[in-house]
Formats: sequence, C-alpha cells, structure tokens
Amino acid sequence: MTKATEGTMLSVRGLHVHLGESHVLQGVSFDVRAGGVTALLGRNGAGKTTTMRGLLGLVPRRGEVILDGEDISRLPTHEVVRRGIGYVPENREVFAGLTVQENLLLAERPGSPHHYDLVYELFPRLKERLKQRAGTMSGGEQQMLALARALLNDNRLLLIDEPSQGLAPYLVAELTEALARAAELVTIVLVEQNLRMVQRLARDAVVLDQGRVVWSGGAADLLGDGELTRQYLGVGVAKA
Ligand SMILES: Nc1ncnc2c1ncn2[C@@H]1O[C@H](COP(=O)(O)OP(=O)(O)OP(=O)(O)O)[C@@H](O)[C@H]1O
Repeated sequence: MTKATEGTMLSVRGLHVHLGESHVLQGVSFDVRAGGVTALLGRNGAGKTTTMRGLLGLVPRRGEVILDGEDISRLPTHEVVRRGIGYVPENREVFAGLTVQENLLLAERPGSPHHYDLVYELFPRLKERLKQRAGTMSGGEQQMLALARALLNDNRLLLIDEPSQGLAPYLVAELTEALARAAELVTIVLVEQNLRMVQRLARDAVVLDQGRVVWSGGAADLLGDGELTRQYLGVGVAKA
C-alpha cells in the first residue's frame, strides 16, 4: 500500500453531474485528508453514490478533482483507477459464478503489487474458501470479497459505498474491524448509513444534501450533536 498520513489526498472543487434531466450534483466541493476514513453522509438521494461515480469518471462530470496533487478530472475511468483509486460499489459486484480465487485473480491490476497477505490477514474466511463460488457465499462474505478485490492492489484511495447494507450485526462488527485495519494503510472515503460504524471509523465527515455539501468537519463533532444529525441525516445517534 502507498501509505500517506499527511496532507490532502483528494480535493474536489465544484463537481457537477447531470443525469438525464436531473442536475444531481450542483457544485460539490470537499477535501479528504490523507490517511484514515472520511465519511460521506446524507439522506437517501443526496448524491453520495453519484459523487463516487463522478470522481471515478463513471458519469459525465464537470469540476476539478485533484488526487494527491494531480488533476484527474478529465481522465477516463481506467486511467483514474490506474492512479490508485479503488471502488467498492454498493451492490458488491463480485462474479457470482467464479470462485473466490478467480475473483481475486481477475481483480489484479497489472503493474501493481498484489497484497494477498494483507487480504488473507483481514479476511481469513476468504482464504478458507478460495475454491468456493462467490455466488454461494453469504452476503457478508461477498462484501468481504468485494473489499478484498480493492485492497489487493496498491491503492492510495478507496471509495466504499454502503458496505454494511443488509448484513447481520455480527458481520457488520467484523467488517468494521477489518476496515479499521485497512484504514491504517490506505485513505478511505466511506458512504455508510450505519452511524455506529461511522462513529467507530471516521475521522472526518462531509454531509451532502440535494447535491451540495451542507456540512463538513470532524466526524465526532457531527455525530456528537443530536441537533445536527437530526437536521442533516434525519436520525439521532445512540451513544456508543
Ligand atoms: N441515472 C439517473 N438518472 C436520473 N437521476 C438519477 C440517476 N441516478 C441517480 N439519480 C438521482 O440522483 C439523486 C442522487 O442519487 P444517489 O444515488 O447519488 O444518492 P445517494 O445519496 O447515494 O442515495 P442512496 O443513499 O439512496 O443510495 C437521486 O435523486 C437519484 O434519484
């Protein structure tokens, strides 16, 4: 992993995305500090997934995206990925018909070292199931495989969309600890509705509402303030 713990890993300025007739992102600007987890939060439909897809160039976008000092705003997706951004989408796009091992092999990015030791340390279950078809594994195991595919390569930044979605609490806890360990090695932008998970992992938080950033700052400051969480996220947060 390319470890960076100082400075700004990602700087987003005036990101606009139109999808169909909708002006979905209306000038999104935020910074992601190098190292640790920045949570990207907001109500349903706020534009979190679209922000990730915009950063990757998966949807047409306007604005400036600076990765570790380099302007990547006009690069096609495969070039963005080659710069060291990994993406774990919401619906865990693993190849259901392929084994765990084959899924990992296909994720290997040419020219990058492949961190199998790290992946097996974080997700020992995967090592035990290398020959199992991904589609026959539980949702939690498939999520681990999706994360493993991103962690395998030498990424600087991981964009992870709702990893806890649909998982049993004990699996969420397991996943949270794996992500905490991963965040020691790579900068993570995390979209997540499970605020306990956010509370455990995130140092910084950025809140979107209707395609704009409405709040950014320390995650503890946001989550510790019932008024703010009700206003921006529509929920209170139970004390950890
Ligand atoms: N292909 C599309 N065409 C038109 N509108 C879209 C398209 N995809 C998403 N949208 C709209 O863009 C807005 C933002 O969607 P997005 O998925 O980014 O939100 P989100 O914050 O990730 O929400 P969720 O938590 O529900 O996943 C929503 O109003 C959604 O309906």
